[in-house]
Amino acid sequence: MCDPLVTTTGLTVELGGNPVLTGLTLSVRPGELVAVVGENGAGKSTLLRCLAGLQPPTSGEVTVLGAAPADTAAFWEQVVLTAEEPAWYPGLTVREHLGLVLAVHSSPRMSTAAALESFALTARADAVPASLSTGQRQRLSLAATLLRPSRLLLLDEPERGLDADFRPRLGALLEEYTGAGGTVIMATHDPALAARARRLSMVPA
Ligand SMILES: Nc1ncnc2c1ncn2[C@@H]1O[C@H](COP(=O)(O)OP(=O)(O)OP(=O)(O)O)[C@@H](O)[C@H]1O
Repeated sequence: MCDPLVTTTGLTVELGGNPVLTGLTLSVRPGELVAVVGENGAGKSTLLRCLAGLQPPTSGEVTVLGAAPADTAAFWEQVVLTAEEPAWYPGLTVREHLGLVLAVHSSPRMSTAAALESFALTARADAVPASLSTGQRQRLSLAATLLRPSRLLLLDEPERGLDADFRPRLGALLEEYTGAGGTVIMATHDPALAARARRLSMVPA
């Protein structure tokens, strides 16, 4: 049995004096696809932020890749957090944005052409992000996330803006990622996406 990639022990977070997470204990193995589910305000995004080291626990412990999350190049080489929409370069096309990701990673997981195809962006490859629809921009964000090499994806509502046809494709792409040994922890409100994963149900504290 391999060591867990992510653990939380007694993870407690208070925000604005209110409890958000109370004593959460979690263990995620390499290659797992985990769906964090629960109503608005249950603390899903807060958990992801803790795992990314962006939200310090009030008490308890978090380990990612065997150590506390650290805001270091070595950590961010292995971990990707997608939450809010990234800032795009206004003058660069979809293809050029993906090319930029390729340029800074020595072992990309796929070619630009494959990423465009996988994320149904081939027809929009020469468009700038501002001219894309919300769902197309979300597909670009996910393409950039899955193009680069990583060991852990922390995805906050990756289904946001995606149409009903593309959502199962996203599920298949995430399963491909975990099948190759990557680990995904995603907050989601999509029951079909969650059904493909180990579910971690959260309730407001
Ligand atoms: N900066 C903050 N200050 C105070 N309270 C906050 C802050 N950020 C979040 N909260 C509160 O923490 C709780 C959990 O928020 P969080 O965003 O983690 O929930 P969520 O499960 O991701 O919700 P959603 O499904 O709406 O995205 C909510 O009650 C929210 O109001």
